[in-house]
Amino acid sequence: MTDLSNRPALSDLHAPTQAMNDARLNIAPVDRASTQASPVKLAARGLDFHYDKFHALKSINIEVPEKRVTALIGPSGCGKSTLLRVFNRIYALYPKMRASGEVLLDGENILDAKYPMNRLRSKVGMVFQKPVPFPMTIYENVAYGIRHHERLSKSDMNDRVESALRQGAIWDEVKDKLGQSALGLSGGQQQRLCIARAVALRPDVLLLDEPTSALDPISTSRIEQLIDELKREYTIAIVTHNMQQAARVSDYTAFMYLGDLIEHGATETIFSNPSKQQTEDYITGRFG
Ligand SMILES: Nc1ncnc2c1ncn2[C@@H]1O[C@H](COP(=O)(O)OP(=O)(O)OP(=O)(O)O)[C@@H](O)[C@H]1O
Repeated sequence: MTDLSNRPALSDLHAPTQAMNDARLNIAPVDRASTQASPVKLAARGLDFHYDKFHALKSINIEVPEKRVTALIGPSGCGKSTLLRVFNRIYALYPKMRASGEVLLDGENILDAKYPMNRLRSKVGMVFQKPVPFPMTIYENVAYGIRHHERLSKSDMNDRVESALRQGAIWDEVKDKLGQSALGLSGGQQQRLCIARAVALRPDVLLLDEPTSALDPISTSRIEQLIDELKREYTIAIVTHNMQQAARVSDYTAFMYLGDLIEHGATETIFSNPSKQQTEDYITGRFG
């Protein structure tokens, strides 16, 4: 098991290189506290994944620290979304897809058929690239999932819906129209509603698959701020194509290429001093 406390500290990095990278990527200074050692929440060990005969993930080993943001980056088709989907076993819905190895959530292997799907769904929430609100009211979008897992009184449900919408940073915009259809919200609002819907189940882990790629810059910035707030309570893994976004929002970054995990470490290290040439070529835009 990697000891995250051994990661290089910011002070160990070559300062001019860091500053140059920050300037080039236009990123905010990294919060030192965010890369202090944190327990491992989720880990893949020797994880392989096949779409029928296609070997999409090759012996992946990765640790996702608790209450931190881990970004998965890499060129199109490298396996980022596949890895995210294995983290909540969505693939199990489809025939001819199989995973082997282990994915440990709090030390328990979620790939084990005996691991209850209900428990997994309540512990691991997922938000997709395109916001997909249910065709129901804003209130029901949040309450619907909660009802599947818990029986709450009307007033407890109201409180839970409000708190989820506040966590999704959308409460102020919708509090006077909770009974209206969620389909009338803007794309950015719909995505924040989807985040609220995911956090309403009080998961431990949030998986975000390119959550801002369909959004305008202002909505993107709101969601990035939201991610920064949510990591106080949740362990977050995010797939993104946007290097600036990975650098801005994540504490750890994993670079993938053709189904392999090439390099994984503190975001400031990956962006300023990667150890693999392929990582450097990718983050500097030489390929991908
Ligand atoms: N349902 C599927 N059936 C067969 N192959 C698939 C399926 N989904 C993905 N793949 C293949 O698995 C590989 C990894 O796909 P994945 O979507 O995980 O990549 P990605 O890194 O997320 O790409 P992108 O950045 O373009 O979304 C690709 O070669 C893709 O063609």
